[in-house]
Amino acid sequence: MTDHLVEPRVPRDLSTFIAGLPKAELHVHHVGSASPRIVSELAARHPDSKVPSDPEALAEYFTFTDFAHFVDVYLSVVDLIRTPEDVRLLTYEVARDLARRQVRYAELTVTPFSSTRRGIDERAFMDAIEDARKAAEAEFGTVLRWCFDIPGEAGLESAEETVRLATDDRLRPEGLVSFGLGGPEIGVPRPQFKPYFDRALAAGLHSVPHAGETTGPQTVWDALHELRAERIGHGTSAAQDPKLLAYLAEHRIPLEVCPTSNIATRAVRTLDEHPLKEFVRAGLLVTINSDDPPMFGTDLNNEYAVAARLLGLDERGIAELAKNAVHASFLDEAGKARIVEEIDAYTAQWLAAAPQTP
Ligand SMILES: Nc1ncnc2c1ncn2[C@@H]1O[C@H](CCC(=O)c2cccc(C(=O)O)c2)[C@@H](O)[C@H]1O
Ligand SMILES: [Zn+2]
Repeated sequence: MTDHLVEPRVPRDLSTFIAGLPKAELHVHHVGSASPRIVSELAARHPDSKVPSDPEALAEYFTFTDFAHFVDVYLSVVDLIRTPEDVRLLTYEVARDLARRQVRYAELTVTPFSSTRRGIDERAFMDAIEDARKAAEAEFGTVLRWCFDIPGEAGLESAEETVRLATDDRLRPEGLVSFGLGGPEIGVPRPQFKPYFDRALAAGLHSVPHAGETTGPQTVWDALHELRAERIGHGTSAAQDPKLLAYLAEHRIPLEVCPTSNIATRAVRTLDEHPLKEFVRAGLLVTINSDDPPMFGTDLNNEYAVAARLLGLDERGIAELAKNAVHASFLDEAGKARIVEEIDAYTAQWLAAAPQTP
């Protein structure tokens, strides 16, 4: 187990409450969610890979010295996904893991460029993710939607390829709802991607770039003004700029906060220093997410437990966080109402059954 994971000091019964709470997840990566079982299975198929197939060694392998090291490890896992069958298996198993954590709806960030440039046929890639999405909804009841993101460090060639795949009616998958920008932020200024986001938004997609994860507030400003971000991935450094906090609060721009991710990639030193409290105090709409859960030795339930500890939340406060994610999602209104209703019913039932605290 990676050493950054501080077991949250949340009373067991809150963890039990969280485990059963219906949830929505908005910031979670497709390949980054590959479970150790899936990764070790794929690594065993490809002995040429530097990814260990032994689960113990894999946990060690998923320990990062900095963000660049994280990207390096991430890409070595991307290299394991070599056939449409690998894509389908990965996607279906990720959906199964989400369902196990009572995730009713998830917007999964997929980086098609990283797979098509490694030789997976683009049509077959789209068919694989869509087949898995429909199977998961039918078998687990988990609704998946896609965010296609540009791996920023791969430059404008990857931006062009990603927006083509996202807007070509012959290719774009039915489940695609949003368009993002991932990878390192250092040396990858956001404004250069404006033309590609303009094309994605013109095609009806929502803008959800990563920003302020490993660089300062300017990256978040650029994501808002140049890329017309409707939500911000991480936005961690917004806490350094009171004007930006006020802007995000006033315009109800949700932050996709991923606490353990920020520790694992060394974007934030310790959980107690995480700006989540500042965000809530400034009136921001925060959502809780796991980013790349197996890589960071966490899952969405643990992220809610971390948030509950940092914010001093009870069941009602945790349920409000879960509803924030539903409201900030791009699910249709009827779907949102259904999950909100489930959250309220579950919470009411839990509180009615809970021993009354003196
Ligand atoms: N917390 C995160 N913060 C940011 N990104 C995150 C996070 N978690 C996961 N990602 C993903 O990491 C990838 C990075 C891929 C990348 O940088 C790259 C660079 C050069 C070439 C290529 C290639 O494919 O040829 C890829 C992105 O796809 C992104 O979706
Ligand atoms: Zn991310």
